[in-house]
Amino acid sequence: MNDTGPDTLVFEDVAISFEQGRRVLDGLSAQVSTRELTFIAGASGSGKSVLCRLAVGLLKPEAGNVTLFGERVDTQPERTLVSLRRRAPYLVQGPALLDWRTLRENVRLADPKAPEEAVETALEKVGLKEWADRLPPELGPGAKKRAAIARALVLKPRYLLLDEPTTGLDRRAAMQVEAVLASLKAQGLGALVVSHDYRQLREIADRVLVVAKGRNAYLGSPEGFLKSPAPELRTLTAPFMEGVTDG
Ligand SMILES: Nc1ncnc2c1ncn2[C@@H]1O[C@H](COP(=O)(O)OP(=O)(O)OP(=O)(O)O)[C@@H](O)[C@H]1O
Repeated sequence: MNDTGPDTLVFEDVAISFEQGRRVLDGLSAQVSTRELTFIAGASGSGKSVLCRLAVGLLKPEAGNVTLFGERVDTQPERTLVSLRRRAPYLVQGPALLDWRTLRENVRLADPKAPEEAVETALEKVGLKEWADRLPPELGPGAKKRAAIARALVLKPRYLLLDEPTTGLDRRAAMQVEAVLASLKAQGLGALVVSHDYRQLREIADRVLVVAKGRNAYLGSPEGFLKSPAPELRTLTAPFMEGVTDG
């Protein structure tokens, strides 16, 4: 089925369950490009975050394969997974910055050996260069989120995984995060983004993967998704349909 080339993330027949044996993922297959922005949509509890954790070996599937950059993830030992996670950092919802350290120091924590220039470049890429000497409590939630992205960028990653990067942000802050993701994508750095933000999905996603009933219910363009979403997402996507054209 799959091209497991160096710029791909591939899930093949992946299954995983937790307590009470409920299968969260049940034979999900999908292939995405690590140079694109792929949004994962799906009802709450459908397994979107689980998919991210499987992608970087934080969880192991009970069945199936996961391949990132052409490397099998599910069979890799922890010691090499650490290096894989530097190439594909997974940013969880909270920005987890140290409040008593400046932004520059927070970013440096990701890689204490990184040259000063790499730290400055990372902050510049997220529009926070002028804020390098400030402390996190001085920043709004959107800037904190961008700082967390800068901390990942200092690792010089090849792919990013972001769990709900704009949840809780106002529109302006969400659009700033969105601009950062679009600009990183233009520089060849794609991301897997778990999101309930369908406005943002419509603006910047290259592809949308819908997880429903443990499977890949849709993988395609954002327009196609918004035109015929999974039934359980219909009321959520309806407000964003305006202007979505056929063809
Ligand atoms: N470590 C775990 N132990 C037990 N159950 C888990 C674990 N991780 C996930 N689950 C369960 O798996 C299901 C999917 O979780 P996941 O966090 O991937 O959902 P999600 O689609 O990201 O949801 P949301 O949109 O609400 O964040 C949930 O029912 C959750 O309770």
